[in-house]
Amino acid sequence: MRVVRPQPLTKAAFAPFGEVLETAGAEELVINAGMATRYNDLARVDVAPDTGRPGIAIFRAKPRSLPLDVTMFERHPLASQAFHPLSGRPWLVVVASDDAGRPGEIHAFLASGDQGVNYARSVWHHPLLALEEMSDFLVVDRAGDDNLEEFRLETPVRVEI
Ligand SMILES: NC(=O)N[C@@H](O)C(=O)O
Ligand code: NI
Repeated sequence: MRVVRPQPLTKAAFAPFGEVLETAGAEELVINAGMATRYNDLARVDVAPDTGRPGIAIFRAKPRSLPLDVTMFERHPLASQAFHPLSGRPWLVVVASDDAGRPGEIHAFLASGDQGVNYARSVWHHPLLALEEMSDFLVVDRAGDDNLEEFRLETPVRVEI
């Protein structure tokens, strides 16, 4: 069985798949008469504005444990999808390149409790993977139908530390 080991989530490593949502490295704007800092323009929300509109949700995810055997990937051809942890716990991000319309090379990232991600439109990813305990995530994606595409691998890939 193919094994994938999670790497730390960094902007550079995740760049082929979208953006990392974090204060580190962000443009800082002092706002509200100095009472707040805006970490600005972290990611591109892309929801096919001709027909779609952005939606905001909260996902409450049950925890998974490692090693995790992964078979399911999905992508949203009409929308980016952002997840940001609200519970302050680490979580797992599993993505894949596209190989002629199916998931290709698989990458796993261990996100800290202060890091979110924005999957760019049509990026293959595993559905949300919380770790340790039930965790809430703020989600920004496309309200309504986003033409979800799913793909089941013929053989599982094992994600393990
Ligand atoms: N169903 C749903 O919106 N979840 C997935 O898109 C996901 O990436 O978790
Ligand atoms: Ni998704």
